[in-house]
Amino acid sequence: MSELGSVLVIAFVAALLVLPPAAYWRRRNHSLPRPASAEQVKPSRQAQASGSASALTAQSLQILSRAIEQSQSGIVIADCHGVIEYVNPRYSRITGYGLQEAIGQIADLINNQELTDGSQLTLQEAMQLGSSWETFMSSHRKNGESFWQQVTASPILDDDGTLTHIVLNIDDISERIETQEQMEKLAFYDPLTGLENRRLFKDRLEQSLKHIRRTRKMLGLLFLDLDQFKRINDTLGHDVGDELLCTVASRLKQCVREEDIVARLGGDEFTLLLSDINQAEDAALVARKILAVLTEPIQLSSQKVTVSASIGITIAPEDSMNASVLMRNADLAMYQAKEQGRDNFQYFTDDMNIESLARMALENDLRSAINNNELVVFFQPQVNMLTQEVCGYEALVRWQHEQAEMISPERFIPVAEETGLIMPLGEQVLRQACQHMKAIMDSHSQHGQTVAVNLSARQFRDMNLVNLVRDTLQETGLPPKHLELEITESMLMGNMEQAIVTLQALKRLGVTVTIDDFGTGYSSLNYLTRLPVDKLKVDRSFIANLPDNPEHIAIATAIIAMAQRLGLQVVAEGVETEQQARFLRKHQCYLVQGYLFAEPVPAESIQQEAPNVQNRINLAVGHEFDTVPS
Ligand SMILES: Nc1nc2c(ncn2[C@@H]2O[C@@H]3COP(=O)(O)O[C@H]4[C@@H](O)[C@H](n5cnc6c(=O)[nH]c(N)nc65)O[C@@H]4COP(=O)(O)O[C@H]3[C@H]2O)c(=O)[nH]1
Repeated sequence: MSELGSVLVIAFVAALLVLPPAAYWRRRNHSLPRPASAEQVKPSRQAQASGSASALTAQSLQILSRAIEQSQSGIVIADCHGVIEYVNPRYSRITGYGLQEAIGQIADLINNQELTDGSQLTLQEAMQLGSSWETFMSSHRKNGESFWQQVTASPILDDDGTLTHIVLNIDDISERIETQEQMEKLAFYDPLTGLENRRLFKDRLEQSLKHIRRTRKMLGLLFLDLDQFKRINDTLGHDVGDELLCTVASRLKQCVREEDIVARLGGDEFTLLLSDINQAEDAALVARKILAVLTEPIQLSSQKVTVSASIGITIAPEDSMNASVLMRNADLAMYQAKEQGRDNFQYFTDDMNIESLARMALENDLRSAINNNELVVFFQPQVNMLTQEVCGYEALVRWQHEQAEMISPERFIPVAEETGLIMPLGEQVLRQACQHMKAIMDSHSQHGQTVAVNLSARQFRDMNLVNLVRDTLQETGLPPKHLELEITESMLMGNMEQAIVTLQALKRLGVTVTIDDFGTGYSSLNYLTRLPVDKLKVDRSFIANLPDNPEHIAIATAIIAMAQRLGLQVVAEGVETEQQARFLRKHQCYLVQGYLFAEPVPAESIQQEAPNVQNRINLAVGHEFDTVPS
C-alpha cells in the first residue's frame, strides 16, 4: 500500500475510534436517522479522544489498518465531496480498479441524487444527518461485466460533528441475487415451459382485478385444457409430451399481447389473463385464434402430431370480481367445452354453477349410498340362441335415490370414476354379483352360466385388482370360470403393455375377459391379436340400426367375422327386435342380450322371471331353429 494510503487508513481508523459513529449504532437499532448534534456526542468523543486515542500504540494502529486492508468487504474512503482517497484490495478485486486508478476519482454514487435508501434519503442527505445509508444496485466492473453490489455508506464526522469523509462498504452479492432469482423462478415459474405458474398467475389476477376496479375496464380469463393429451403422453412417452407442452406454450404466447399473461397450472392446463379488454367478445377472438394456431401440426423430434384444446372463458367484472371464483368459473366453462365435443370454447354461464352444485350434491349422496350399502345389482339375462337357453347374466348396478327416481349408472358412474368412489362401488358390485351367481348355481343346479361384471378404467388400472378378484371369488365360493370381467377398448389404449400384463394375471385366475362396447373405441384391430381376451361384445349402437343401416351392417358383420377368425366368442347387446335377432343368427352370432329377451331385474326376481324369459326366447328364435346350420 502507498504511504498515503497507510496514512489515510490509520487516520481513518483513528477517526473511527475517536469519533464512534452515532450512525453505526443507529443502523444496528434500525431506527430512522436522527440528526447527530455535535454537543450531544462531544463529551464522549473528547473522553475517548483523550483516553483511547492516546493509548493507541503504533502496533494497534497497524493491526487496525491491516483489518481494513484485509477486509472481506470492498472499502472506499472518500472525502465529503466524493473524491476517493483510499480503496482496499478487496474493492480492487471486485471492481478491477486498483488503488492508484481509484484515488482522486469521484465516486458517482456519493453525489447521485436519484438513488435513495429505504428511508427515501439520498446518500448525501443521510451523511449530512450523520446516519448510515444502504442500498442494492447493479454496477459494472472495469472489464464491462455487470454485477450486483450491496453498498453501505457511513459518515465520518470531525470533533465538531462536521462531515469530513464517507466510508463505503461494498459487497459483491451477484451470486446471492442469482440464487434468489433462481429460487423465485422455481417458486413462481413453471420449470418446463418458463410460463408463470398457478401462484404467480393468481397473484397477477388479483392485481388486475384491483386495476380494473379503478379503471372500470374488463378482463378475460381463459382456462385451456388440451384434448386427449393423456393419450399422447401415454403412447408417445413423457419426453414427447413435454416437448409438445413447450410448443403449445410458445404458440399461446403468440396469440396474446405483451401485457397479457399466459400461465401453466400443471399437466396440460393453461390459463390466460387478458387484461384491459373492452368487451367480452374480445376474449372469444383470442380463443378462436388459439384454436386455429393449435390446428397447425406440431413437429416433435420423433414425429408430427396435431392437438386441439377445450377453452373456458369467464369475464370480470361481469361474472365475478373474486380471483378464486373466476378461476372456478373458467374451469367449469372449460368442462362444458369438453362436453360439447372438444376443440371449442364456451363462456361461463350461471347454469354451469347450478350444474356444478348439483354434481357436488350427487357426489355426496353417492358417497353415503356406498357407505350405507344402498346400491344394488340387477341382472340382465344373456341368451344363447343356439341352445335357446339363458347362458349368463350381466350385473348392472342400480341406485334408488331416497328423494329421487332411480338414477342411471350412466350418470353416477362417471362421477364415481372422477372422485375415486368407483373403487368401493366396484368392490360392492363384484361381491354382490359373485354372491348371487353362486346362489343361482346352487339353487338351480345351473353349472354353465356366467355373470359379467363391468370394470371401470380406474379399477382396471388399480394394482390391487387381481388380488381383489381372487379374494372375492374365494370368499363367495364362486368358481372362477363363472365370472366374466368386461373392460372397454379405451382402457387398453393408455398403456397397452401394462393392460396385457393385467389381463394375463386375470386369465391365470381362470376368469373370462370380454371387451365391451366393441367398435366404439379407437383401438386398432391389430392389437386384438395380442390381447388375452375371450369375447367381444358388439356395441348396442351398431345393433340398434340393424338390419337397415348398411354401414352398421358392415361394422357388425366385420366384427363377428373377425372374432370368429380370431377364435373369440362374440355377443351382441341391445337386441330389441326379432329382425335384429334373426340377422345376428344368420351371421352366426348366437350370444345375445337385450330387451327382446329380458330387462335387468333384481337378483330376487331372476327365478320368478325365468319362465317369462324362456317364453320370449322361444317366441323370438324357437321357430327358426329348423334352419340353424348344424
Ligand atoms: N337401449 C337398450 N339398452 C339396453 C338393452 N339391453 C340392455 N340395455 C342397457 O344397456 C346397458 C348395457 O351395459 P353397458 O354397455 O355395460 O353400459 C353400462 C356400463 O358401462 C355402466 N355400468 C352399469 N353398471 C356398472 C357397474 O357395476 N360398474 C361399472 N363400472 N359400470 C357399470 O353403465 C352403463 C349403462 O348401464 P345401464 O343403464 O344399466 O344400461 C345397460 C342395460 O340396461 C336394450 O335392448 N336396449
